[in-house]
Amino acid sequence: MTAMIISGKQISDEIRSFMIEEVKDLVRKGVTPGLAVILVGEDPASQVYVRNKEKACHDLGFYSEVHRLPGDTSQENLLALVNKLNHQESINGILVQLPLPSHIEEKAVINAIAVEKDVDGFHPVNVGNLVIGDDSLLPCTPAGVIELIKRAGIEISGKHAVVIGRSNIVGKPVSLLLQRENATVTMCHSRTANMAEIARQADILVVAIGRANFIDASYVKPGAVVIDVGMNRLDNGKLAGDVDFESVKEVSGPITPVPGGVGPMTITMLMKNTLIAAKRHHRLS
Ligand SMILES: Nc1nc2c(c(=O)[nH]1)N[C@@H](CN(C=O)c1ccc(C(=O)N[C@@H](CCC(=O)O)C(=O)O)cc1)CN2
Repeated sequence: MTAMIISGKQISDEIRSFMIEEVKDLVRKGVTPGLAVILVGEDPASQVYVRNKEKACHDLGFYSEVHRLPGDTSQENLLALVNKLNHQESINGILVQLPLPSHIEEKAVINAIAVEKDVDGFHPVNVGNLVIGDDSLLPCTPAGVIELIKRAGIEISGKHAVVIGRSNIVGKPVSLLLQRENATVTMCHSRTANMAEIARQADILVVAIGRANFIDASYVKPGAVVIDVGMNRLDNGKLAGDVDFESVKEVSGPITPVPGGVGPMTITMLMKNTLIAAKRHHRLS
């Protein structure tokens, strides 16, 4: 039997329509959530993501600013802009689109964003709060993964989750969030021996390794939930996940597609973080 497909697009639309009402309510109270996005250079994929963030702000009734800077912008000028936005009252969230050109130190820029405006959840203070389980702005893609699983009606508590990939922006935070939801978590990475054997023990398998179609049916226990965070652009221009969707869906339980799975949740969670930041700033939550 073919698996149930978890539609990130549909779940994302549901969350956004709920958010629209919340924003209207906030605006009536004199608060308009504001997001500033900074794009350095002309990476084509980044340009698309930034446009989609701008559109999401417009659709949800947020105030937005997009700062498009030339690829040779100095780190000093970028930091000066971040600092200005840190002090700008109309801005509740600041996002610097990644990747940055190689002459700019990503860490220095992330560290310069005010913790309470770090809607990417990448600042070390927000990361630390995530580790110790305190309230923080959660990184968008990992938060989107948890939201997808829950909204698909899947129980996380007590399940064995296997996360493949240990990146700072997906693998590590997603494993912490799964633990917070009371899953037992195993992490696998490029040096893991017997990865397929471990993956086959998962009730929930989250894959974020950046290798197109790498995970085939031999990695999946029949009926397991499969969440594909991979986004790989193939030579033919098509987008592929890390999971070989066609073969895996024949054995798995609920599974996310690429595109249309985790991707759309990333921007929706960014909007949610901006809303949270605005409410906190105005002491409305
Ligand atoms: N500062 C950040 N930079 C980057 C992040 C991030 O979370 N913060 N994540 C990615 C890019 N990204 C958002 O910025 C992002 C990627 C993909 C999608 C998405 O909706 N994908 C669609 C397919 C879109 C396509 O055809 O290319 C899908 O999967 O259905 C949204 C946001 C790196 N940089």
